[in-house]
Amino acid sequence: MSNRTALPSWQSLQLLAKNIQGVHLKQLFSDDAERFERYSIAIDGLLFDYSKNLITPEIHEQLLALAKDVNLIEWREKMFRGERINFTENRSVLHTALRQRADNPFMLDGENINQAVHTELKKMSVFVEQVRSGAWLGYDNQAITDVVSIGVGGSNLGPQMATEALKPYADDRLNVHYVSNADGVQIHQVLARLNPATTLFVVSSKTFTTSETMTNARTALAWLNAATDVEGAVAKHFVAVSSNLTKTAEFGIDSANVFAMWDWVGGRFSLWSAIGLPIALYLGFDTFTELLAGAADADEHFFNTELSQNIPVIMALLSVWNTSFLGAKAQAILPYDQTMHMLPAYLQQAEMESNGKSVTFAGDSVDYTTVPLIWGMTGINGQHAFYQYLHQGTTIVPADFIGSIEPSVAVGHHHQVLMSNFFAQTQALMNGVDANEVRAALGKKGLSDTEIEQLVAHKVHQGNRPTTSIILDKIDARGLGRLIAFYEHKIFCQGILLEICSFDQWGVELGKGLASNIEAELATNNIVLGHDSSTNGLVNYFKQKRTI
Ligand SMILES: O=P(O)(O)OC[C@H]1O[C@](O)(CO)[C@@H](O)[C@@H]1O
Repeated sequence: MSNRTALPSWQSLQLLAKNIQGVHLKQLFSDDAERFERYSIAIDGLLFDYSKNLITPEIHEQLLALAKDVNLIEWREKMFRGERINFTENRSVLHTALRQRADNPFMLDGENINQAVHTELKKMSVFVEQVRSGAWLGYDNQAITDVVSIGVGGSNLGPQMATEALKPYADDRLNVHYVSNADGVQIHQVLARLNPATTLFVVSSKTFTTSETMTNARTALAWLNAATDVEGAVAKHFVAVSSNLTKTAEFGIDSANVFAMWDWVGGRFSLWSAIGLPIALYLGFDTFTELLAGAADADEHFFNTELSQNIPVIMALLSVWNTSFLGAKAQAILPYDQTMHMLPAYLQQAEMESNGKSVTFAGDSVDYTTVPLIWGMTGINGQHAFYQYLHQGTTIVPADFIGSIEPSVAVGHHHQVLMSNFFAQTQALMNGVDANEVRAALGKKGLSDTEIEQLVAHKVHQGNRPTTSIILDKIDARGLGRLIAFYEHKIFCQGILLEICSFDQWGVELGKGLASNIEAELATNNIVLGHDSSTNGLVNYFKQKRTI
């Protein structure tokens, strides 16, 4: 028995999970007229409704008891104080420090990191203004028109997701493009449309050693060098965001053009740092500041709200309830907003790279399921793709529905169409349709009894599928900042509840190391024999058939 499963609250929840089998959400709603009020939280700018989850007052109470039993509040304080809670990498976890106000000194290892953060923000704002105003000139004295952000994982997903989400607020000063994949087709397609004299590259890599990013950065450098031999061109067209000044210097980037990253910010939590530079270049520094302010609102809520009203705490408890106790294997993220189309991919990395693990703090194997597979797509499009599976598949997939009161861009009655689907889907997933309702509906259409009985089983929807609804006032910079920071805190709480070290990613390192060995093997045509027979076979097949 692990630390977690031995807890009294864990054991009570196991029992409650057994007892809730066969209970229908529809019943819980008809038994309690106050259910929505009881299980929803409204704060400035956002409503969080978790009443369509399979919980009762007793389950709710035991979930909160679990949060207490695992000392969630103490862990929250430890994180905030800068204790090295990322203990496998011996690092503090202080992405919250990136969005604190300037007048809040915070000492870490003898350094006022608040001051360091604000010095960097100032440097970013000056640079953003220079580029956006046209004062920053390229090698032949033309202003910059296009920014190409090169990075991968946490150095790409956050900025690209936010750029997409906030596109309706962009002016036409600059275009921004993202290149993340080592597949050359991506950078080829981006560069084919650009003019080297007016293009600025932002190379974002905390380590400045990530193979995909360095491969793309070298291709970008060669493209620039092929266009000009003007001395000092690189300094005018390349900036970096990194904590590795040695590597940025080796690459040839002027140290004045390097924006800092710190080891106490994890890649997947870094969009608030200079990793967010492409967002600021595209949308202006004021919008970036609003994004930070939204995240600071969420921090304030997370750090100062009692557990029962604390949105990220409840989000984490629901995830643990649905996954570790009720057996859900997946979690859908369904934004009803086209601009949020990258949110599922962003949250995939944030949650799965953080908590997709199977040992406890002490390194023992867990005896419970940790986090679900995160996937999703924007509504309404997903409705015409995989919702069939959500409604009638054999696996129950809890889903987060995310929408807004006001659309980012108002076009006719589109927003009503969109949001009516949002509400209808959560209702349908909860209620379902039973056999009697199907019979009655088909009877009204005039079908014979035989025809009806042939169809009934196919048209029954069991319902009882849990959903959580998050409605923002608007998907603007402040709202997005709040939403993302809530998910970040949810992930932290999940890690503590499940006794998972959320801030390392050793599972990603293994493949990286192997790929670099195989890359060296692909550089020659020699037959490879050193791997297992499948890997040898695949590598040799590739080498024998390639023509370039
Ligand atoms: O910023 P870097 O050092 O290039 O790393 C990129 C990404 O690679 C990972 O280590 C693994 O995907 C992420 O955690 C990180 O965000």
